[in-house]
Amino acid sequence: MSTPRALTIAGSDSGGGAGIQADLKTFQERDVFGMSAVTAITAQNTQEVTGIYECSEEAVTRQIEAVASDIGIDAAKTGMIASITIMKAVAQQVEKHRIHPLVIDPVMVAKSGDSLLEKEARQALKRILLPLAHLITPNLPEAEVLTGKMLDTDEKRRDAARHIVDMGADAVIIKGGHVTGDSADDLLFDGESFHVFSAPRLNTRHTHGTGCTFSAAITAELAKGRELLKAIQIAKAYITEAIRHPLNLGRGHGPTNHFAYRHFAQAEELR
Ligand SMILES: Nc1ncnc2c1ncn2[C@@H]1O[C@H](COP(=O)(O)OP(=O)(O)O)[C@@H](O)[C@H]1O
Ligand SMILES: Cc1ncc(COP(=O)(O)OP(=O)(O)O)c(N)n1
Repeated sequence: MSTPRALTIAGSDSGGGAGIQADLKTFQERDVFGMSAVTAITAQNTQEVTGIYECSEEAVTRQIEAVASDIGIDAAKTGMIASITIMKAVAQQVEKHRIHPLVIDPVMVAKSGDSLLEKEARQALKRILLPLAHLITPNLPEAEVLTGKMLDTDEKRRDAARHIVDMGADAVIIKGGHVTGDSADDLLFDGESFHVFSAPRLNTRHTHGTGCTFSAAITAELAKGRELLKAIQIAKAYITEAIRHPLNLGRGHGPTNHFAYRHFAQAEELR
């Protein structure tokens, strides 16, 4: 079997818990060869983002060109995109190289509260990137921005999921990290039916990079050729172990533990 190859198009997190760093760690842990196209460099730790340095359109384009034209890409994901200019460059490359399947994590705001996507780019994302998505993975506030509605009930979240697929994504999973309750339930709509991926809600402040890690794990499994539902089931088990066994780093929202499953996983599919 050839080595599965995955590309992340995202921002760099100097703190190592989110962004490109989380994605590459996750790809590696899932036995997938990871490649990157950096869209922005952030100076960031578990408490705050102290600087954002956007890459040029040319820099982003050339990184994607370089890997697509030589190494090849079995699956890709996007994370922090920073601006409309970068978003357009990414969309152009995805179309040019027919990069598929593409997982879009519509990163808008970090857990520290700092904005990672220009306000005006949030609506452009619907038009430019969303229609290219095999799967889009908004958290609750991101799903509210995409639909322009408050999603405070399960019924409203189901309507929102239908609405997001109508906008052009093949499938959407509205993540449950920001929903209150005893379980962290992620709601998938694949254009035909709904599926809920459930795990106990873990009482921890160490959730920096959960979204990046989850979407990277899905991407890694898709790169292996797995079906979407199976890929999400494995990714959910992976992120749950990563949250369950924190590394206790930093004074704020610490990173998840990307190698937890190696030491602790009960879940058969993570082996
Ligand atoms: N406290 C928690 N306990 C268990 N799972 C969680 C917790 N917080 C987030 N998750 C899970 O982590 C994944 C990422 O979700 P979320 O935190 O909502 O994304 P984001 O980092 O984009 O805000 C989802 O599978 C979600 O259910
Ligand atoms: C560079 C960079 N990219 C993305 C994020 C957001 O990551 P996410 O997985 O949504 O987790 P939180 O940071 O919101 O906990 C980031 N912080 N930095």
